[in-house]
Amino acid sequence: MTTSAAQAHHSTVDITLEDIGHGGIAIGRAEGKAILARFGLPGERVRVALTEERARFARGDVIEVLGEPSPYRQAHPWPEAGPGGVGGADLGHVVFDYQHEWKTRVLTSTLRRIGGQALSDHLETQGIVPAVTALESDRANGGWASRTRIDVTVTAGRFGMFREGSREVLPITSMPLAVKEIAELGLWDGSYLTRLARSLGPLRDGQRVRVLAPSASPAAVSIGGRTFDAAAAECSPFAREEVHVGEETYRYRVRASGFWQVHREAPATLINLVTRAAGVEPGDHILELYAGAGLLTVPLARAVGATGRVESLEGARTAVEDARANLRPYPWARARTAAISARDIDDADILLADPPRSGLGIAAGRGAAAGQARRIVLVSCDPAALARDVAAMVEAGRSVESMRGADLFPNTHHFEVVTALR
Ligand SMILES: C[S@@+](CC[C@H](N)C(=O)[O-])C[C@H]1O[C@@H](n2cnc3c(N)ncnc32)[C@H](O)[C@@H]1O
Repeated sequence: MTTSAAQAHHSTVDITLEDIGHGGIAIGRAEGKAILARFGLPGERVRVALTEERARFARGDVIEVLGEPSPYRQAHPWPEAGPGGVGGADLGHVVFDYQHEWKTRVLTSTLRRIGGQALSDHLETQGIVPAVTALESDRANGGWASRTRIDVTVTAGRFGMFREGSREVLPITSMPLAVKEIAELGLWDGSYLTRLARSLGPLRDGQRVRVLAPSASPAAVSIGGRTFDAAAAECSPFAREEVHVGEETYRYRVRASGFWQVHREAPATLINLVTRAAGVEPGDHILELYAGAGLLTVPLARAVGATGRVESLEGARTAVEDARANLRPYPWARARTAAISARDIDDADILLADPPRSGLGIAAGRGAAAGQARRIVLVSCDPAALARDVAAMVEAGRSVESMRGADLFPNTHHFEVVTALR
């Protein structure tokens, strides 16, 4: 690895990396300061180009391995996302089989650091060993070509992504995390933009573009509220998704610009983890917070049956419209638009929440714990928020029954954890 032109002006520091932290960083020390370095691995002696210096810590990118590289290092398969490049694959330099160990270490240490000793002791008493597991389907190609949604930005007649930690858009020539249906659109050689410009006229710099490859409808591009097919002809704004779980098939319509889990196998994996954790019985009343277009609401509605009841709350009005369409076969399930707060925690047999990165929050966590729910299921995409939310519920008298992490974001530092409390 060598210094890129973009980093040549940064000062550098030589350190030995000793630990791993949340956010895709390996940690070392220099002159009493913690150095939080991307693209490093514990045990390596490295040169770090500093990108941010604070009183007690500094951040930077590893630009050279000075000694023996870690046995877990690989050449980054997507150099444009390497040091000084676009974000989006900050664990691309880590061999696939070590990425879930990395994430398990982050999960365990974050639970201890943010959740406190009381939470760690509680998990131990409950016999819970938190872990993040890789998806079987990712083993064959190391988790690349797995994303069905990517967001790009127009810059000077090309598609680009933001330089990590900056608002500068760098044009890109590939995006190997995307599934092959996206790769086949011709986004990077300019051919798709040429077709699109015939329908839409020239695109302005800074225009945000969503590219998607749904499971049950053709790949599409969503831009400025309009949706285009592979030939760049305007098409339906709705993507069709089909999720197969065991014998069941769940069908959804999802607005092309709306939220849907990005990994090809994420919808089925989450349905599996959540339904197992929730232990739904026919006739149950379920309250679901942050429901999106109803990915989890549909299987839960099927599981409670006509004698049960599901209420789902979601902030995005268009997602609620999709959820209502997806729930039409289950009139006992109702989707409502709400800016969710602790006030929305109501009594139910099962409370399910899949909040954004900020998590449930302490007030909502305490409210959930104090309610009558037989079981609370929390889906967390940020380990710090997870630790804070679960600690609040345990402190309020709940017990953790299960905690399972899944690597739904290979080659990045992100992962998802499903926790059940009773
Ligand atoms: C992680 S997604 C989960 C969606 C769904 N469970 C799924 O897997 O497709 C979180 C959802 O929370 C919604 N959301 C974020 N902040 C919100 C808020 N303050 N109030 C209500 N909904 C919110 C987003 O629109 C998004 O649909």
